[in-house]
Amino acid sequence: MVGESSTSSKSPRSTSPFRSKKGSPSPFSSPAIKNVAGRSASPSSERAEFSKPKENVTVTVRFRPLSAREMKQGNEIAWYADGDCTFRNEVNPNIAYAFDRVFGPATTTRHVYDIAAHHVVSGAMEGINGTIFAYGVTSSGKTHTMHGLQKSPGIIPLAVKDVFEIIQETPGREFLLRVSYLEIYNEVINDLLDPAGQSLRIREDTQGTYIEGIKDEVVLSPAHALSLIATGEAHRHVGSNNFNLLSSRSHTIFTLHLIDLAGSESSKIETNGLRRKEGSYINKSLLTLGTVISKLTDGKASHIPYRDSKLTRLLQSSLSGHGRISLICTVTPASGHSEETHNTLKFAHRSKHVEIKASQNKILDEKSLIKKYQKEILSLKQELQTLKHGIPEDTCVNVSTPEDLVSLKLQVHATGLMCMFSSLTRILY
Ligand SMILES: Nc1ncnc2c1ncn2[C@@H]1O[C@H](COP(=O)(O)OP(=O)(O)OP(=O)(O)O)[C@@H](O)[C@H]1O
Repeated sequence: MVGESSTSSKSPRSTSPFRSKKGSPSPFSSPAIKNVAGRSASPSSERAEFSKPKENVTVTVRFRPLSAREMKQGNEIAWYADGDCTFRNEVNPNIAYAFDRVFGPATTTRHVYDIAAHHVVSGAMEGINGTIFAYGVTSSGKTHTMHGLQKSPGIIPLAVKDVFEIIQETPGREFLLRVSYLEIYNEVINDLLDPAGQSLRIREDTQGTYIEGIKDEVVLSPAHALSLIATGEAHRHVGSNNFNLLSSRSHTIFTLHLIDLAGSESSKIETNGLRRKEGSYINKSLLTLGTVISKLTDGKASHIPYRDSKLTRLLQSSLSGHGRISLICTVTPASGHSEETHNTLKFAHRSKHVEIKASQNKILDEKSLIKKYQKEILSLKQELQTLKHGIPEDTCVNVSTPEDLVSLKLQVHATGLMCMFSSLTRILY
């Protein structure tokens, strides 16, 4: 979804690659949605908050529950969330990765949206380019996360709802929302809103890249936007593989940009020649996406290989600059797919290197705790002895000279040490 707004101040420049060149509708001559009430936000303060490249990129991991099929096959839990930000291997606990957030099987998509998507959507409404990706192997939960179900809507419907709510709450502004929906299948761009729009070409102009001839419809309500997506879904390339009966074989892009990436499965589960060809295209563009995002977060890289895949070329203007990117990686904790899950985690980690917090790993057992306290008691005893030597017999100190002050300080310190000493001794004995 492309949101453009007119305000009394300068309107944000649309750098969406989905600008249709045929006629390039002016945001202000087409039907616009009027805002009726609410607060106005400050884009400049938001930009300041997200000024560093690393902060602009959020990488989260969502792992789903074991499926009935995985349980039937005797799979066990091979990966688990260790705290809010670490994902750890059950068999080898030394294998762990840290992310901005890890979502467990009980987490609702609403919560995932609040943490990993809302800031991108609200930023987009203020002119900050935003892209939300779901990445993971087939059947790991990308479609569940991005599209969801009626009873638990995904990121796309939640974003659409949010966008219209923001419009309602932002007075003094007019917005124009245009929706385009496309897939990249085997490095070919197809328009999902217009079946005649096949093999579309990427063009470039002074504002960045765009797709020549893509249909983008002005939308006036959430229901209208969602019905366009439903229409587009019917035109998508889906296939059946060993994991998932309805498996997405193409990257679909609903511009805001909300992206359900094709499954990043390894070639070992590819069943025939066509699937192998799809798999190699999928993996190539995902590899490029990972490289691009990691170079962006690195901040030092001089060359960023946007041109190496259609996906990254198309998103170039959104990924570069000060746009916000949210990468939601979906995984299964099943032992039978541990290797694929590990590969997704490595991809996510490469995209943004988040340090594992040392404090999270510092779990002391009882024995080492006793040893630690015994050591502390010993050093407190020694310190106390030294201090006692420096305190005069007459404990009623008259603070009139600098020496008196030093003496008083020593006394206070010694009393503090005595307290610590006795409480530690109480814990231990
Ligand atoms: N967080 C979750 N909680 C409960 N069920 C989930 C969750 N994530 C996924 N599932 C279920 O797992 C199955 C596979 O999920 P989904 O179709 O979203 O995978 P996918 O990654 O989009 O696969 P593909 O790449 O093949 O399209 C679905 O039945 C879905 O309902």
